[in-house]
Formats: sequence, structure tokens, C-alpha cells
Amino acid sequence: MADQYAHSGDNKRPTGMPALRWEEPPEGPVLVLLDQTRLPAEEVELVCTDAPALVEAIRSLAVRGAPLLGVAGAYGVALAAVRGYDVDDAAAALESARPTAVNLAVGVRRAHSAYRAVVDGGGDPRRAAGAALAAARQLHQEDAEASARMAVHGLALLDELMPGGGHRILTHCNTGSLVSGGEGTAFAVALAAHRAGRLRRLWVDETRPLLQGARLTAYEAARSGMAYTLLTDNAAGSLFAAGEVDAVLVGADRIAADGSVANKVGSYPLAVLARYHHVPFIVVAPVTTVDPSTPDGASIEVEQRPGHEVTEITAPQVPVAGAEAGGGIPVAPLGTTAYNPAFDVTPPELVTAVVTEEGVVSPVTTEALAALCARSRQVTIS
Ligand SMILES: CSC[C@@H](O)[C@@H](O)C(=O)COP(=O)(O)O
Repeated sequence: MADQYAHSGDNKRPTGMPALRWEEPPEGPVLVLLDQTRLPAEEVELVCTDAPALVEAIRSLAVRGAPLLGVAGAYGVALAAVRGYDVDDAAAALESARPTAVNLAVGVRRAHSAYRAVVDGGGDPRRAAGAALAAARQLHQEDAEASARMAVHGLALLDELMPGGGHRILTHCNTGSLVSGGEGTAFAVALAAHRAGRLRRLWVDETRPLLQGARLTAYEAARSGMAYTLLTDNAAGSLFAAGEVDAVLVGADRIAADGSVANKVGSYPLAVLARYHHVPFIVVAPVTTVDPSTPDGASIEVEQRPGHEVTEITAPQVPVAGAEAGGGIPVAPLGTTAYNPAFDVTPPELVTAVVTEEGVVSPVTTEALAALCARSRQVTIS
């Protein structure tokens, strides 16, 4: 079940509200999410008391973005465990809530394994629930730390590629503190450049159809005080042609073993544009987004979203009564079908570098990614 906490609708006020937090009120533990479908108009929190509510929040994109999906999934398993629900069922439902971001499965499995290790060893369910919660908290903390380290590596790479500073960076979708326990992935690098006085402008793709760029990245950019400009996705070509882009920075939902990168639909065309215009295309993602068990781009399952997200304009926080399927304003003739993949896949040869918390991979090869994963596992184990 999910309840709502409403906050002031003043969208000029820096919120400071975390994208997600665990709370333990007297009625029982809950997972509190900042409902991203309502931003930037209002800050409303969704309070999840069970895994089905969290599954629904994940599907509706109230909580979204690869790293945060992992953290949310882990807390979802803990929630089922501490509230005495069937943990195996909850884990299965959470893991399959969205297919593309591998971090979701990684987070769910981590908390689930911690739970199962205690139960299978004959431990009592309360101790097992404590283990699942500890695993979720640890993942949350690790994600924040990874974010900070990606920002350091990413800024160093920008400075190496463009020693003069004054970076004009184009980004797509939303990759800031709304997707992370820290300051995010690609956006965290732009933020680091801004704080170092080396960001001239952040170009923000609006990111049709659900406008994660316009609604969320512009919101985070405004809060940070950086110079930013919003553009429609199809204006990017003219921006490159005008020589206004020094680098593209995006996140990732899954990086296959061969270096193919699944990210928000519209990333691949940017990579093609970047290559044509000799601009670096840089992917920023934690090591948990690299999935050695997915061999190549063709093996990545790309989520298909409902057509009404395309055939209607929906300001998600303002439902329009009486409109067709999605509750938005129709912009296409009734009955129009739509192609609406949530992600696309960029082949490794178009990716200049992958920036992770463990360092930068460039060129992006199967061998270099495998070495990165091996190094990361050693760091985690030691
Ligand atoms: C650090 S976030 C990387 C990706 O998760 C992000 O770019 C993205 O594509 C998010 O898609 P969304 O559908 O909003 O969850």
C-alpha cells in the first residue's frame, strides 16, 4: 500500500528532500519515496508499506533511474521481510518490475541473498529481515560513495579532453540526486565541473516522451545554480552543427559485456551525432551497471512503454479528466499506435569512455570492462 505526504508546492524552493528514505514510525517501517511524477510542480512523498506498492511506484516512474532502482529494490525486499510478507514473492515481483536497468535486479538479489543466507542457515526471520535491511542500507551508502568517486574521475576526464575548461556539456534524461543516494552519475560530473568553475553551460535534452530532462534535470540544474538551457531532443543536431557542444554526458541502465550501453531512448542518436561532430560521448555509471552476463547489445531487453505516453501530452502531475488512456491531452488521432521504447542501445565503438567509481574505461572493450569488474569485486571483498 502507498500513502501520500504532500509538501509545499513552491517549486522555487530547493527541496533537499532525498529521493528515497527508510523510516520506522510506530505503525511499522516504511519506504518513503519522493514522487518524481509530480516534480517539478509539487513535492509529494509516497509512503510504501509493502512491496506491491513499490512495484507500482517503479512501474509508474515515481522512483526511477538505474542506481536508485537498485537501492529501492533492496529496501523493498527488506520491507517485505520486516513486515512479515512472503519475501521470495516480493523479490521476484520487484526484480521484474522493469527489465532494462540491471541495477534493480542487482539490488533486489543482494538484499534477498542476505535474507536467505540467514533463513537457510536456520536463523529466525527477524534476524533475516535485519540482514536484508543492513544489505539495503549498505548498498545505499555504497551508491552515494560511488557517485562522489564518479564525479572526481569524470571531471578529471573532462579536463584531460578539454584542458581549457569552459565545458559545454549536453546531457539526456535525468542522472542527478533523484537517481542516487548521492549526487548521481552524469549529472554529478557536470555538478563537479560547475563547482570547479569549469562548466560554461549544461544543455538539457527535454527527453520525450516523459520529459525527465525538462521536469527533473532542469529542476536539479536550477537548484544547483549552474547555467543551463533546455532544448527539444530534435534540436540537438543543430546545436552540434553550431559547434556548441564540447561533450555529451549520459548515464546507463545496463552496459553489456561488449560495452554496448542501454540508456534512455535518444542516447544513441546523440552518440551518432557526437561521432560525426568529433565530440566525446561519455557514459557515467557505477560498476553495478556493467552486466557481464549480458554478452552484447542485442541481448539487452529494452522496456516497451504504453503508446499513450506518445499519443498524449501528459503533465504527469496534472491529470486531465476525461482524456483517453493515459489521462493526458491527445495530440494524435484517436486509435493511433505508437512505438515507445524506453531505452536504446549505443554500440561500444560510439562510446568514448565509460566513467565508473573504479576509474575510466577507454577505449571501451570487453577485456577492459571485464578487468574493471574483476578489480571492483576485489575491492568489495577486501
Ligand atoms: C543514472 S541514471 C541512468 C539511467 O537510468 C537514466 O539515464 C535513464 O535512462 C532513466 O530512465 P527512466 O526511464 O527515467 O528510469
